[in-house]
Amino acid sequence: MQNWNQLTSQEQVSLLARPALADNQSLSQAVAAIIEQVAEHADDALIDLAKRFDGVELTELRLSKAAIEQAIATLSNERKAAIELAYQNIRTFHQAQRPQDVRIETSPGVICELKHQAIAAVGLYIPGGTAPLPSTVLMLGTTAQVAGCPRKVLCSPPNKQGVLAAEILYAATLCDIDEIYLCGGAQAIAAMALGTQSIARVDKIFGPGNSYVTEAKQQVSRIPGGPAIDMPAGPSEVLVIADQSANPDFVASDLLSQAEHGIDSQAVLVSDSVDLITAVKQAVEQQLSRLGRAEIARQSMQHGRYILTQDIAEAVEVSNQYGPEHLILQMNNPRSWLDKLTNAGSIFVGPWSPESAGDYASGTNHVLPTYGYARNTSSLGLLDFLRRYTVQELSQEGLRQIGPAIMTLADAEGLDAHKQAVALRLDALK
Ligand SMILES: NC(=O)c1ccc[n+]([C@@H]2O[C@H](COP(=O)([O-])OP(=O)(O)OC[C@H]3O[C@@H](n4cnc5c(N)ncnc54)[C@H](O)[C@@H]3O)[C@@H](O)[C@H]2O)c1
Ligand SMILES: N[C@H](CO)Cc1c[nH]c[nH+]1
Ligand SMILES: [Zn+2]
Repeated sequence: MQNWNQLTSQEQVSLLARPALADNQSLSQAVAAIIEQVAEHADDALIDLAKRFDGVELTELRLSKAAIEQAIATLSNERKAAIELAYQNIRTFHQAQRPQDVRIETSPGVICELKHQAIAAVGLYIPGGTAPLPSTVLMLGTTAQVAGCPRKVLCSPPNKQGVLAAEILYAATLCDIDEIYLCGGAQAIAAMALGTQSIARVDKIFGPGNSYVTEAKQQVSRIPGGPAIDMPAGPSEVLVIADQSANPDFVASDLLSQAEHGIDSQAVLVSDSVDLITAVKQAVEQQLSRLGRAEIARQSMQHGRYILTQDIAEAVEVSNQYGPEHLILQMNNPRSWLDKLTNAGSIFVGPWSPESAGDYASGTNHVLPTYGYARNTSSLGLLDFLRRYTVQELSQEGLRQIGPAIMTLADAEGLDAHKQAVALRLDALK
């Protein structure tokens, strides 16, 4: 346990540092080499890299309709019903986010419009290295479907049998996704960005992933004319603010539910109560032993943090400095603190709002900014799947109204052709 007030500001910064990722330079070189391999050898590279990283010999990259149907037939009704419930809630929340178009007359005869259109081709990356994530299919696929994106491409690494989990395929089917490729890691991002014989390129790439995936997204977004990306969504993280009134078992379960994602996940507890921190530490130990992924969670908890503050106001400052992907509030009157919390991807209010609710089924999106990017990056939503553009139409009266000002401004900038484009028209109106 670290007492926040006894640390220098430098020590406070170090305490809130994210776990070190693989050496940045070697990571970026490895990813650049994979992107180059895909650029040169296209499908052959994808098949080769699937063998190297996923341990499978693929003959086809695209899953056939028959293979998808065959896999879905093995799924229990209970799993299908759970996926459907989550799908409906995500749909409801994202449908409510549809933005308003704007049409306004800014000067007499000058009409300006703001319109929204679904992005034509979107690439959805579904992580699958350590655990297949059908919930991520729902988060990305439902949102793309609600936005009305005409082409939706799904890439995910094949399992050892050379297929994808039936749950992933069922979720994809609900979201009207039938272009599904057995392709993971940086090579999947490169394929969706550059195009190969099997996978036509897309306009924007979405989805979380490990450090290779995240680095690849950043690299392809810098290719001139390359795809846009959603955000750098890396290893999961959670910060819990809790006071003496919190249930230590609840708090421990929220910390562990992020820790079990991967050894580079981070779980942070900030509290003004020594007793609560002590009880949570004990609960973490007890619960760890019951987890299927105990070893991963244990390693991740090694860079977990237990931070003691003098009061909840100071805990809020710590959270704002850290900028967590998920922020859980388990203290008295949690709602009263909402306006003071400036930098969190998604906030879970009160004891009955576990992080798992947002991960799976409440309706909010679980693709969220990590590494502190919450301070300037939004959680994923419908707007990310839409492009915004403007339309304008000036009548003769409109051009007469604003033409002189345009000509004066063009003069000021020394751009004669701009001035002429107005002057010619105004002359024609005389
Ligand atoms: N922030 C979010 O919204 C969010 C949501 C869900 C999951 N996540 C995170 O996504 C991540 C998923 O990671 P994952 O590994 O399970 O799956 P993944 O699909 O992201 O990565 C697996 C792929 O990584 C590639 N790879 C593995 N080792 C490699 C190496 N040495 N060199 C080059 N490529 C290599 C392989 O191609 C493999 O198929 C986790 O960190 C999890 O916390 C984040
Ligand atoms: N917590 C993850 C986002 O950081 C999302 C997820 C998927 N499945 C379970 N959890
Ligand atoms: Zn999770």
